[in-house]
Amino acid sequence: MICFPNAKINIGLNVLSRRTDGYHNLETIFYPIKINDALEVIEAAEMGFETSGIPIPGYANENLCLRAYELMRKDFDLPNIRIHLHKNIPIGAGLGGGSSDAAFFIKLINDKFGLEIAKEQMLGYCKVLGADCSFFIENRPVFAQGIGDEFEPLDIDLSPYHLVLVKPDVHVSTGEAYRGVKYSEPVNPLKTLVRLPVEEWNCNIKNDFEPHIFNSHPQIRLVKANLLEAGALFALMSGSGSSVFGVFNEKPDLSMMDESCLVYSDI
Ligand SMILES: C[C@](O)(CO)[C@H](O)COP(=O)(O)OP(=O)(O)OC[C@H]1O[C@@H](n2ccc(N)nc2=O)[C@H](O)[C@@H]1O
Ligand SMILES: Nc1ncnc2c1ncn2[C@@H]1O[C@H](COP(=O)(O)OP(=O)(O)OP(=O)(O)O)[C@@H](O)[C@H]1O
Repeated sequence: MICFPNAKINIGLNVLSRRTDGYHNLETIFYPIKINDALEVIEAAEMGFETSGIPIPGYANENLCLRAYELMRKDFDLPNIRIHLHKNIPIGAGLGGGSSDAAFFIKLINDKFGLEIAKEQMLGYCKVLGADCSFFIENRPVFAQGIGDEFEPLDIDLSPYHLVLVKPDVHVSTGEAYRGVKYSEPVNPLKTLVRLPVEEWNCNIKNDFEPHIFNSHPQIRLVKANLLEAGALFALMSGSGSSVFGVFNEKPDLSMMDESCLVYSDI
């Protein structure tokens, strides 16, 4: 059985406070986009995990899919499987690719073996695997709070626009992003600001990671400037970076982008 885990962007991200468990409370809007991995599972005599596409840093046995299977095997009598993950979602890009693989993997195992797991139990596995993971269970636009795993559905549709994503040749780790962040309560809640016309988002919707990540990686600041110069109504770094998305009325000319950047159109 095969599935195609997709990436997300964050339309705004306010880091509100640091918690005693080391995590941060935040408010953000998660929006699914059409950049996908491919994830296939077959039954096998022995456990196996192989990948293709973009190389994944770290040890294969620490991959979130395998960690998810270990969790599920504590609750269900599951056979050995072979997993193939074709990685296409850029890593260290603030796109939640690893989290998406894990959430889609849980849904795939549920379907493949007819486990009929309740949504709450799936969310329980996700909480162990990472803050971003829970979003991908329902995988629809939401306003998120807490550590990014408490959701309210949000009626927002960017499909009338051209959505473009640019990934510069920079890897930002989530830990690095949170370590340097300056947090504060926003004057206006994101939930209110997102109701403004997209043309007004630039002056109002921010990502608290941008100032210090732009200082350490000026190439990312340049990508945002290029998107705005190309006519973006709104441009923002996604999550902890390094990718930046732009919302356009028309398909933009992005020929000024440095050739080391990956450009994804109509996502
Ligand atoms: C930046 C975002 O992508 C925005 O959606 C997420 O907050 C990151 O979520 P994630 O990659 O799933 O994060 P995790 O794998 O759970 O955590 C990685 C590290 O990020 C920090 N972290 C993460 C989420 C959060 N709300 N506060 C944090 O401080 C913690 O130091 C943690 O050790
Ligand atoms: N299936 C996976 N795909 C990608 N990375 C994985 C996976 N499983 C574990 N990882 C680990 O997670 C790290 C980064 O994951 P991910 O792609 O989610 O980060 P990101 O692009 O910074 O997104 P975000 O910060 O929004 O979660 C990788 O460096 C890798 O070591």
